[in-house]
Amino acid sequence: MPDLVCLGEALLEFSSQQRDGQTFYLQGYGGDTSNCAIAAARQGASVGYVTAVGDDAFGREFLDLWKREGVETGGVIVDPDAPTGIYFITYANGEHEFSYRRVGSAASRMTPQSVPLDIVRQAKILHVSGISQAISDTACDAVFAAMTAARQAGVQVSYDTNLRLKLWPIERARAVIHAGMAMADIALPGLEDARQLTGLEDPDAIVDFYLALGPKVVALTMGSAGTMVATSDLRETVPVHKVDHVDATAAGDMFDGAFLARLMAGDDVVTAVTYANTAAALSTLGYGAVAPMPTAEAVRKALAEKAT
Ligand SMILES: Nc1ncnc2c1ncn2[C@@H]1O[C@H](COP(=O)(O)OP(=O)(O)O)[C@@H](O)[C@H]1O
Ligand SMILES: O=C(O)C(=O)C[C@H](O)[C@H](O)COP(=O)(O)O
Repeated sequence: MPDLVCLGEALLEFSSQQRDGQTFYLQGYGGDTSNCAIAAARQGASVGYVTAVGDDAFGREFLDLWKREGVETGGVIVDPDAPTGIYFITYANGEHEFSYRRVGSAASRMTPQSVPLDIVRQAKILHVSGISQAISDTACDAVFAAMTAARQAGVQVSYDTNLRLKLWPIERARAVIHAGMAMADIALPGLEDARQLTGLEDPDAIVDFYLALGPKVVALTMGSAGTMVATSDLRETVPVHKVDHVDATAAGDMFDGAFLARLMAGDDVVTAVTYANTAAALSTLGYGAVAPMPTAEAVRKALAEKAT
């Protein structure tokens, strides 16, 4: 049984590329919790994914991908009556934008009854996100059921805000994400998400807010400003690993996967954040979510180069 279980939706990815005055779409793989699972597996962690995919070519591609990446798929349902979701990435002024085709997808049809709670109960960490809860009411309930089962079994819960206002209104997002965060041991908010969710501007105030909800560790990712990590008796801002980034899609998911992998391997939180910042920076050097994610070897090499 895997140590890290991620729960959510995988999306086939089409990333817009301009060449010779024409637009092409580079096919890749996305979906925040699938990204996190692959990111952690590339760091050597024992990982499984819980989701549903369609009985279609894209669902089969994901099953092949997870197999290649060493992500266990015992918790993946193949739904004959619904498709695998897809999304497009377009770029403007150095920013990326996501456009989804996922309403009615197989993953959005997950329910509390369909989630394999036995896999969750035997993990060390369950990782979920705001997106896992935004895709449908039944998926939202499925995530709450998985978090409840994890807590009852002594499994740590990790929660990334990943606020996507194309999927739900801010009022509902705030209520659900903060209910989820209150069930989490490890809180992984992004700064812009947290500003919208809490109404607070200052990173220290945001970290205080999330610690007060209950998590024992808060890692607030702040893009190029690095990561503020805090527990009840420590607070530190770890700077980014400087790179000439190309596309920051899934930098947050890479951070999550690497951070959780290193915590499970026994690192202290600051060492784990230093590693995860480097892994996340390296993942911005190519287009799309999964393809540019570094292996543990590449992260170690970059950390060693910085140290000399
Ligand atoms: N331009 C960048 N250069 C180097 N590292 C980056 C850059 N953007 C993001 N990162 C790394 O990725 C992590 C997550 O990025 P962030 O943008 O905060 O997450 P999210 O994608 O969830 O919004 C950051 O904490 C940082 O370590
Ligand atoms: O938006 C969604 O629903 C997706 O899952 C598509 C993307 O793969 C992730 O959103 C990337 O997540 P970040 O690490 O925050 O950049």
